[in-house]
Amino acid sequence: MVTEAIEHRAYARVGLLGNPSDVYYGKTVSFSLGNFHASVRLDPSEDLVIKPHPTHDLVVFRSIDHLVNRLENEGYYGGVRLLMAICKVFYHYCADNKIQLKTGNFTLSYDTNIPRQTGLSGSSAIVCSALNCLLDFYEVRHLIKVEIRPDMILRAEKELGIVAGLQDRVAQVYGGLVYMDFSKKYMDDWGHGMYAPMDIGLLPPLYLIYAENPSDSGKVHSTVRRRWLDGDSFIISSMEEVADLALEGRKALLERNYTKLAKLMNQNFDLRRRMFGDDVLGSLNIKMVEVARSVGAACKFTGSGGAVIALCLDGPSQVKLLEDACHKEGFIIQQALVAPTVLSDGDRVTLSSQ
Ligand SMILES: Nc1ncnc2c1ncn2[C@@H]1O[C@H](COP(=O)(O)OP(=O)(O)O)[C@@H](O)[C@H]1O
Ligand SMILES: O=C(O)[C@H]1O[C@H](OP(=O)(O)O)[C@H](O)[C@@H](O)[C@@H]1O
Ligand SMILES: [Mg+2]
Repeated sequence: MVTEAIEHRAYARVGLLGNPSDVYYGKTVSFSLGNFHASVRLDPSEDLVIKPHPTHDLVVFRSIDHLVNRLENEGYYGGVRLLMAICKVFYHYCADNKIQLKTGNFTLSYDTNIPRQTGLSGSSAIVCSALNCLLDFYEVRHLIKVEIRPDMILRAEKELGIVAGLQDRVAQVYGGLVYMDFSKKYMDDWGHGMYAPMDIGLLPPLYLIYAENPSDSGKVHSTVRRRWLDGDSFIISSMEEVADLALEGRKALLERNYTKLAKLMNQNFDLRRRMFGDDVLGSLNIKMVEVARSVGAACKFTGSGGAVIALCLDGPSQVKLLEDACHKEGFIIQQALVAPTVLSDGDRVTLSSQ
């Protein structure tokens, strides 16, 4: 019986190559970004309580101006609905798989410093941390395979109507750098993709650039998804091209061929731009890529928009130019820190030997 508080953390993530093809049976290379994280705390308690965050779930305002401003900049939702949704998905998963849950209640609370809705996967970091708390509270970690967990996290968000893919959740469940293949065959046969952790030492120095520009990734994805579902051949073939970039990128990383990596990153953004169009991507997001490219850096979105990742092949002098260019435009820039794998021995025993 767990009587002590449990706390788990999940990091932001960077889609380095291949995103958003993960939403379309594609492939990606993604890594866990140590610069930012969300954390969830579970305290055993009399009642089951989901605690609103004092700032992210604000319901008390100074004035109507404050309320409207807040909604316009940050939207209607905070993390409470995410915590509720993962509890529901977890409960159903356990019931469907005959995993007995002991009785006892808990209070869930969360915190996050992941810039909100910037394509850094702030939403799934909260859900992933909560899932880890539930696994430990109910002592079922050994019964729920690591490979299945990203799908549980995704299902919690789908429950809320958030259009998203698996790459964020895989990077957050595994930590470190992961090559992912979501081919239909794997998804149909196993119910999950093929996830291959890679050595984080293969990554060159990378730079994260972002703006205070919240955008709802669900909105960004909806039109392209509709066209893909309708069999639009341009979207289907472009998405395949995007997926292939991850396959080539994995090879480039293994060979430490960063010139090739830079080329692939640029192609990734160019393909996204062709498919989604400038209106959907947003002028500020495009500007971030253009600013990085103006100093010769390779650049692409980390997720659906709000943040970009850049590679400076020419070294420190180019990084300096990049920093200056970003500061001039009011963009925030920092070196990307890679958070290593978070899998414990208890997690590893559940991994299938594929
Ligand atoms: N920093 C945050 N704090 C609280 N809730 C958040 C935060 N970021 C995202 N969310 C929740 O996740 C939902 C979807 O966010 P999304 O557009 O996917 O952003 P992200 O790219 O950060 O994952 C939001 O509507 C909100 O409910
Ligand atoms: O468009 C993308 O690259 C990603 O968008 C979503 O991530 P987000 O951090 O919310 O922008 C989505 O969940 C991912 O699967 C996509 O690859
Ligand atoms: Mg998200």
